[in-house]
Amino acid sequence: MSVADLTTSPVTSTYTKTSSRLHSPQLSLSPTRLSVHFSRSPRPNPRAQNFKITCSVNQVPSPVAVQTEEAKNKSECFGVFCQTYDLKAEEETKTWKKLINVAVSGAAGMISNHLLFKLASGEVFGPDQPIALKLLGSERSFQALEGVAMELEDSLYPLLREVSIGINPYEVFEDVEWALLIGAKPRGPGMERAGLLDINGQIFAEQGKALNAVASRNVKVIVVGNPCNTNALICLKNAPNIPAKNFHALTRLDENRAKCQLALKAGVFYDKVSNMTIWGNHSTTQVPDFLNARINGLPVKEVIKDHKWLEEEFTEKVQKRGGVLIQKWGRSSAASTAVSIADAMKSLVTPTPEGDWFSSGVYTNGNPYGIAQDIVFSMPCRSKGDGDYELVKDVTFDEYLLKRIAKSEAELLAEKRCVAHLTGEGVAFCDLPEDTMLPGEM
Ligand SMILES: NC(=O)C1=CN([C@@H]2O[C@H](COP(=O)(O)OP(=O)(O)OC[C@H]3O[C@@H](n4cnc5c(N)ncnc54)[C@H](OP(=O)(O)O)[C@@H]3O)[C@@H](O)[C@H]2O)C=CC1
Ligand SMILES: O=C([O-])CC(=O)C(=O)O
Repeated sequence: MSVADLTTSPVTSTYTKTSSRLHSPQLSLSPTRLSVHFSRSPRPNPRAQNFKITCSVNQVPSPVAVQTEEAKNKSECFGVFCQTYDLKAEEETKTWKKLINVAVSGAAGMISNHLLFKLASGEVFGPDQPIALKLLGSERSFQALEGVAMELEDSLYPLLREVSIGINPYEVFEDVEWALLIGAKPRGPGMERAGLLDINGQIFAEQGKALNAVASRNVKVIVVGNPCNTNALICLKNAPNIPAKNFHALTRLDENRAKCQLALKAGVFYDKVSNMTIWGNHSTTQVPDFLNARINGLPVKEVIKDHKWLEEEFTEKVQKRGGVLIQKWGRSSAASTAVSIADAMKSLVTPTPEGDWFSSGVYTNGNPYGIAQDIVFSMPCRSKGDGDYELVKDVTFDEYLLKRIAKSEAELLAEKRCVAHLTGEGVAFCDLPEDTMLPGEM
């Protein structure tokens, strides 16, 4: 059956994809108006392959996403995103790149509410990169997830070609090239950190297994949900078929916060601050490195002479920025976290400017700094823009820096012992340092 045949049975007909282009010289309405486009997705879209068009020729067909229990478990295309399309058929889209699949967990949460719209706008991947957003929620959040998808529909982003929602990571993560793992249980009053590690660790163990089973073999994973370093470790340990190097714990927000504080103190705008490393855990033991950072190309210590401020106030300000913000705002950083996730992604898909670097929590095996193997630790990275990165070698250390790094390292090693049952390394033993805290917990 061809599109032209639709004109002969305009009221109800079953349409099956037979061609990769629309040809409709006899058609009384334009293909755009008809809104039937062909998907170039490598996987068939079940709705696009064989759905019922129950409209007259003057109406836009709408295969409405009616969510049944079965659908919820399946990761279904949502609303207008169930329409098929053919990028090659349109003049302005035919030079676009191949669609990429981006999964986001905790997609109905506060951070995602900012991030999804940044991704859909093209800010991260560029103006010729169409994307599919695959939103992972839960029974608890499913309605909210539909609300998020509705807002994405209403935003009419040209680059956003597909949106699907689901609660099963094995469905949602299928073929994804990026997985942004944001969803995690917040630490409630009176909850032990060991309890938080266990509850969230289970989420990340399951998601690691799902990525291992169904994601692209070169998927890039950014873990945001806290405690993000150890969650990232759990995730990568449960995904042995994906390179450990592909897993990141988000410390870019800390880097951005540190740049801002240095700029403020030096009386310059923050674009003058470069080479900012955050070492260690995304916690209050993190180490914002003012020894190697630069302001206007000069070592920070040459520009900011108040070294006591650097060692005490600056360091603590960055470590506890999240908590101060919660006190003011009443909720944890969401917009700036979303910005920092976009920054972290951009840093992997665009070449790092000459001489500069960025921070990310990455797997320590083979690191040149003598940091313990087999943990996820924030370190300085450079990228050629191909999604991969290398650790920066030309950094210097002094006694202060090494001592602080060792403290964060000890904390992460303790967290690792505490989740041994989730990384396949035996029986867990929790001896977490007393002062182990998330940035938002102070
Ligand atoms: N690394 C970093 O720099 C930062 C990390 N964070 C962390 O990011 C995470 C998300 O933050 P944010 O978006 O503000 O949080 P929200 O509370 O708005 O959303 C979190 C999502 O987590 C999911 N979730 C998973 N398990 C549970 C559970 N047991 N109880 C409740 N919700 C659960 C929920 O989605 P669903 O029901 O769909 O699973 C929820 O929508 C948090 O862990 C936070 O600490 C925050 C700021 C900075
Ligand atoms: O502690 C939290 O949940 C929030 C957080 O990570 C931050 O603000 O850096």
